[in-house]
Amino acid sequence: MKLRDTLCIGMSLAPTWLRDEGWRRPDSGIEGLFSAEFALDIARRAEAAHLDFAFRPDTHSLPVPVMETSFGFASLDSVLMMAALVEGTSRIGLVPTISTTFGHPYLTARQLMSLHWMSQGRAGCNIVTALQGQQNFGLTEMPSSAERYARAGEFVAAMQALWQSFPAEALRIDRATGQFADTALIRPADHHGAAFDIEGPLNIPAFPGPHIPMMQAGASAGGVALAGQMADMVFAQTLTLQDALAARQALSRAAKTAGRASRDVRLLPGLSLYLADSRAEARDLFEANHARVDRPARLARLREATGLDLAAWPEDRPVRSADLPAVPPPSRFPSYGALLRALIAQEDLTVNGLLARPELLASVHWQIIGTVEDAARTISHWFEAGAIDGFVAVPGGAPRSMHLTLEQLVPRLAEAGLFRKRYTTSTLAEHLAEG
Ligand SMILES: Cc1cc2nc3c(=O)[nH]c(=O)nc-3n(C[C@H](O)[C@H](O)[C@H](O)COP(=O)(O)O)c2cc1C
Repeated sequence: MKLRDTLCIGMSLAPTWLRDEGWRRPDSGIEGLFSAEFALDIARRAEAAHLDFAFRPDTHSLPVPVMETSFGFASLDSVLMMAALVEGTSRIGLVPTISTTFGHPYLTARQLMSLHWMSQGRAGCNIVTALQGQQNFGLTEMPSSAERYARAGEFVAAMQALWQSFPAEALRIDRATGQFADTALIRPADHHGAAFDIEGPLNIPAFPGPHIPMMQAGASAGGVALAGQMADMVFAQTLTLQDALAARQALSRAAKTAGRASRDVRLLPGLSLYLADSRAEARDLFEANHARVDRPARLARLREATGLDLAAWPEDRPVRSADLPAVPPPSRFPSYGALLRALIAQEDLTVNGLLARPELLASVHWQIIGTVEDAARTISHWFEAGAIDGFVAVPGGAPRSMHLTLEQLVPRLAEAGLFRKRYTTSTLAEHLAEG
């Protein structure tokens, strides 16, 4: 059963619609990728659709080989990007990504509270523990998942303590008496933990309005437990409805364990949308965008995800469940393997048929390839089933797919009563509370 009446929708500012071959299109605007205007254009479009927030995933390393063919992890710093959107937007939430493994709570608490003041209550924060980048921060290897999540929990607690150390009420600004701040209310943060020793107080007062909503991205038990304690939103990877239902249930359990209500933590999977006027066009767009993923690369993907090596098989030989290894290979993303195994079990596919399936080229996210109507129907189905509380749009293929998402799909969801038709509030926490 769904936990809320309306969807919460965020827009990724990572230009996923320019990934793979998308940037090579004449209308891609790729030359502007590292400009503020590029992000502002998307954020304005997202605000015109009344979205809850604009969001930027972010990393602190550059895997170089992928740069040969696309922009990979090269991007503007996400906090600075959000600051650049403050002036050109007025309602939409602004959610940068912070690595708790590489960052420091004092600097982050200050940056986020600055963004919150500058945007008058629109800041949010996506917490990640990161998967790579240790070489840039004096570490020989990535800390274990348990270590990263212990530090993440402490990081968030330290930020909260810092935000409370200089409360909004301490600001007096009383011209008559000459009192600028009531210093009795400004206290040390006094955070002393395993990872951080921070005295405080923070050198910026808290914004006198709703809090800075937190998002979390990371799906292991440690990640889900942390989300249950502190997250207003979870950015998730759920490839199937079953994945999403399971993730939603795990999140509800984690929230309850932490003494919170299930609905306090919204599950927002990434949603990859290849949209066009017809299903055939959408499919063509998807295929064109993966034109350089050749047969050997497709075979390798299948092998890595399922353990099934079809390289020597005749093209028209049927592929059946019985051909799959009994034990799937170890994988960082097991649900992708499960998706492919289910596909093989459910459909009568030959080797060539399987290699041509979009699922084989799947993004790491829930994926819809079709018309605006198809997307609206599927989203509504997942929402009514209680599997999701909303989604983060990561459109694919071409700028038009992004435009259709914001200019047609979201209004259609609003028409169906599943999303707001206009903003009635102007801070991120209030937008979230509306649902
Ligand atoms: C949906 C999703 C989005 C993520 N986005 C980022 C990101 O923007 N930057 C980053 O450094 N790590 C990102 N991560 C990686 C997580 O921070 C985390 O390190 C990783 O998922 C391993 O933790 P886990 O085992 O709890 O999933 C993301 C993970 C997920 C599931």
